[in-house]
Amino acid sequence: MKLIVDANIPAAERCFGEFGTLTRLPGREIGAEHVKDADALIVRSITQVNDTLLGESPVRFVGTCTIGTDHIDHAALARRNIAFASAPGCNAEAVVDYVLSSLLTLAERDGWSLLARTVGVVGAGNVGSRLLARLQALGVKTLACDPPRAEAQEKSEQDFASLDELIERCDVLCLHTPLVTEGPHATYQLLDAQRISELAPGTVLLNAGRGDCIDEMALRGRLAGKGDISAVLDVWENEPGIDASLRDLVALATPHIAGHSLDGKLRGTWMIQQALAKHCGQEAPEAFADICPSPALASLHLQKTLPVEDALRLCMRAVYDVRRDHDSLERQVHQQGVRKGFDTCRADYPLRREFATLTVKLSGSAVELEVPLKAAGFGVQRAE
Ligand SMILES: NC(=O)C1=CN([C@@H]2O[C@H](COP(=O)(O)OP(=O)(O)OC[C@H]3O[C@@H](n4cnc5c(N)ncnc54)[C@H](O)[C@@H]3O)[C@@H](O)[C@H]2O)C=CC1
Ligand SMILES: O=C(O)C(=O)[C@H](O)COP(=O)(O)O
Repeated sequence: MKLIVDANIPAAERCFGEFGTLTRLPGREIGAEHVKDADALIVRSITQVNDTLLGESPVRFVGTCTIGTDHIDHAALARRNIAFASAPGCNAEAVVDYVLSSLLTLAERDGWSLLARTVGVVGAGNVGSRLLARLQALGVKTLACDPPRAEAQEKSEQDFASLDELIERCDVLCLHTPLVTEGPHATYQLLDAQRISELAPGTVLLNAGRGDCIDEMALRGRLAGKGDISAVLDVWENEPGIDASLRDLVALATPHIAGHSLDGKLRGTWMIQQALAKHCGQEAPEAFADICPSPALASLHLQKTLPVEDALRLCMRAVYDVRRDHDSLERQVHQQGVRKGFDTCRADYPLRREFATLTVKLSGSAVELEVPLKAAGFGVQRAE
């Protein structure tokens, strides 16, 4: 079997080598000429998989090691009877780490408390529901908007509100919707000019879903004009050729890396390995724990208490600090220009682990931090 595999997929040789010969290529460069004699195509989110790419190729399996699938032309795959698999939820924990890191960083910078804010989550799927769970466990007031789930009247402990209600009542609005361009729940420019104008002064707007879910021109207008809201953007219209003037106005600007923990990427690779094995009628290969290495920093010890948000920031920054990604994008864009800078940050992304890989050992007065640290997603132990 000949497999074309995105060069940014970790552990690809280990996970897909047993199925045949791998050709590794940068995702944005995979073209019809590469796929024309391939049997399987394994991508991440930056390869548009459609009739133009597939041409006359004999490809029988397409896998994307990502949550989002808006780069896949599902109708084209169905017409060609090509099996397809994605990796739902693979990097959801990493995105939640990103959101907490961003909000706690802005809170410190601008002098407010996350625990005293009301956070609205738009899109309560794998990412949004995990974010809601962590925020609620921390005692943060939350509201959730997810019309497809609300309409399905799922048995859920979560009450849903309308987007307009979230805009009216929340201090922080986090977007975790897929890009959907058609239908009653389309998310294309879900935050349009009207809604952006309705955000109350002081609102923090964070987008880690897809760039096209926000009208960027309207957002840029609000940030450059009144300048009375803050934005955290991980996803952008026209990546990698993002709007440089918008980037300059955004409080935290990162190059679509919210989900880029090693754990999240490896989970994506592993899920597609499982799907390919099933497609080929083979036994499920190794367990995820076998391919995921132990972290360099496994534990730290707190022996005196701290204000809760300071303790969260201390532990969070031991594992992941969003300011590194913001600074790296700023530096690379200045050195190499927008397109190249954006993709260099992503290709050279440093090793990042998830909060759950760190166990915080507590003794003395620090034991009172057990609940919030667990709520934020860290492992917690009482130290002897
Ligand atoms: N920035 C990054 O690195 C990453 C971005 N993503 C993006 O985040 C999206 C969400 O991820 P998951 O939660 O795992 O997906 P999911 O499919 O589990 O959940 C998406 C949720 O959005 C809801 N939804 C759909 N239309 C909506 C609308 N109009 N208004 C409000 N809610 C709506 C759905 O009902 C669903 O519950 C992905 O589709 C992907 O585009 C995912 C992973 C990493
Ligand atoms: O899983 C998704 O959906 C994402 O957005 C990915 O985290 C994006 O990863 P890359 O495709 O940009 O490597």
